[in-house]
Amino acid sequence: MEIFSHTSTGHKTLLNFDYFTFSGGEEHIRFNASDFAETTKIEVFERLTDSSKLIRLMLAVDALKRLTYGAIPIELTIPYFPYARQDRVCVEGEALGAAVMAQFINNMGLSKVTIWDAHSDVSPALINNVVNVPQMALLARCEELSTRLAKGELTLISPDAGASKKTLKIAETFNSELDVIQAQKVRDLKTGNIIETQILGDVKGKSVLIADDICDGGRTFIELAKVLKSQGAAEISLFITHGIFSKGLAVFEGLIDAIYTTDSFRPVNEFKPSTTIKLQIIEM
Ligand SMILES: O=P(O)(O)OC[C@H]1O[C@@H](O)[C@H](O)[C@@H]1O
Repeated sequence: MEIFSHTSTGHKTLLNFDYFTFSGGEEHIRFNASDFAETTKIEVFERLTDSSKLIRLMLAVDALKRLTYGAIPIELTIPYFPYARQDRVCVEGEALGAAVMAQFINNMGLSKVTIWDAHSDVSPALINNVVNVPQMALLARCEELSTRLAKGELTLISPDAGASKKTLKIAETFNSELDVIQAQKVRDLKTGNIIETQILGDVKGKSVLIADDICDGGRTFIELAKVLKSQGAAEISLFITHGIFSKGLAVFEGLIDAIYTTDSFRPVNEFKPSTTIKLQIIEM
């Protein structure tokens, strides 16, 4: 977690603070009261990638409010909004994870909450004072992709219906003449497993760019890349905003040539590269 203090003269300072976990598992945090004498705004940045970080964040915001008598705006950036994929109750008995997480965030009473490329419209609708940085704006920070898209060198692939609006937005922004091809996953209704991936267009001899919000285990992109390859795609690249890569990059070897992702889920130095796949991290 990084916490910055802003002053009225435009100074931004990264704050030091103490935190530790008690042997019983509870979190503890303490700031230096003297650091806030001239503070007019506080900015908090955290990659909320596990539950203990959420508790630490809530303790931090509580401590900051107590120190500043709740009189100073606190702005939070959590690039990856956890539980955003649980945005509907698919099967009776499940929780609405996105709403649970939004409640935690809203209870902190923040003046602004910035998230990147929300999975769907549900999380931004549930979070108070939210700013959702669009996928297209994040992709635009990658010079190589922006240039290739503007030159019309890439065919865009929307991996499923949920990604189609954002993929069209990329084309609209960089080059409205770009080919955009829709793919779709056919799932086993009972298990949720992908049983088939279909591509609604011709990719023979083309350099394609798949664009999506999250790569978790990678099944979506493995299956899609297999079909793209079998249908003759010449070069396969993947842009994903949130690179979780829970199964590593090796699962894409021989299928995907290049992967582009932001540092929303982990800092650059914590990515494990692959020997055969080009990996470019877009630092924000
Ligand atoms: O296939 P993996 O990488 O596990 O999961 C990523 C997919 O799951 C969806 O929610 C994401 O939008 C993406 O399409």
